[in-house]
Amino acid sequence: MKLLPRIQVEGGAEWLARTATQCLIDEARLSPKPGLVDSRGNGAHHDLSLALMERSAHSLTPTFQALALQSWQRPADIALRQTVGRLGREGEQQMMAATGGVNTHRGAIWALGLLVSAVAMLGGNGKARAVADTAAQLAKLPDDAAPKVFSKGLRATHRYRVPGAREEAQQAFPHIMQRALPQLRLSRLNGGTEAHARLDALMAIMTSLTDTCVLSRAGMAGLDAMQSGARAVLAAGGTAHPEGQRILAVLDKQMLLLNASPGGAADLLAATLFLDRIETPYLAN
Ligand SMILES: CC(C)(COP(=O)(O)OP(=O)(O)OC[C@H]1O[C@@H](n2cnc3c(N)ncnc32)[C@H](O)[C@@H]1O)[C@@H](O)C(=O)NCCC(=O)NCCS
Ligand SMILES: Nc1ncnc2c1ncn2[C@@H]1O[C@H](COP(=O)(O)OP(=O)(O)OP(=O)(O)O)[C@@H](O)[C@H]1O
Repeated sequence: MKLLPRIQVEGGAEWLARTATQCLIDEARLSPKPGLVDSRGNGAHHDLSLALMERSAHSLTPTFQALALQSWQRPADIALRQTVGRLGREGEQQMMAATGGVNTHRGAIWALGLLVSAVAMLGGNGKARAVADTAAQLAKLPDDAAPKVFSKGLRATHRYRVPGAREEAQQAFPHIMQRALPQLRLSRLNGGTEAHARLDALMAIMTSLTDTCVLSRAGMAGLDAMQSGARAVLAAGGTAHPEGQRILAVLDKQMLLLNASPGGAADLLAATLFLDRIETPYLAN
């Protein structure tokens, strides 16, 4: 790989960071999303709002930029894994400082942070597949400096014996590569609006993700409701179709009744938008 001059590296890192932040904002604003914060309101969340999500997204730009700069044209090794882990945890602190201690984007920092690093490792360009594979190499490496916390996500993955955020990354983001990105592009080709295509991509993730946010709040019944509702929306022709919209509205009510919110699916939608822009930067930005 040809080494780039410093000024190009800095420009590339800045673009990646701005793009990642914009994808978080696009995800947050997209409406109507079942159970999630969107431009209509707070969904199933009492401590979140759109303004808070946007403030949090902006607070993360320096983290994404540092991740890109530190990862530029470096191989996936333990030293880089430790740097990325440290920057990710510092990013979580930035987020907490910006939101007064509310978790707005922990899962998103993880997924987007790894993907930003992966694009930088590949020298600022690369197809979505290569980027996801590179991010997985990093996610599979041990990070000995990580504090041993028994998080809600870990508890849910143990209790229900399902994969969570770590495994999704270690498996090279199957819900993005095999479901969301193909659905996003198919729905665009079918002539729906960009918002419909993004909502369809979210549905595609929700059809099979074992979202630990949903499991923690609403158990297996909540996860089943999320997956079967999303399947029904897509089977009805997606969110551009009136019947798909009707089923989505029913799913939204159901998620609110169950106090369930697919935060992990939302993170992966933001990450999908990011990989989409990596492949078509001039069209989408
Ligand atoms: C791996 C992370 C997300 C912790 O995950 P964990 O499963 O332990 O639980 P936690 O409840 O804290 O957060 C999980 C979050 O992931 C998202 N999520 C939930 N389910 C899924 C899923 N199946 N797939 C993807 N994301 C999911 C949700 O937003 C959820 O809130 C992360 O916080 C972490 O370990 N960071 C360490 C810093 C680091 O190494 N960063 C490197 C990249 S910046
Ligand atoms: N639009 C969105 N609305 C809500 N959550 C989102 C949205 N986008 C992403 N998320 C993700 O959802 C997670 C927040 O979910 P949740 O509030 O269930 O987690 P928690 O703070 O661990 O749990 P709880 O609020 O039940 O204490 C964040 O990590 C964030 O990455």
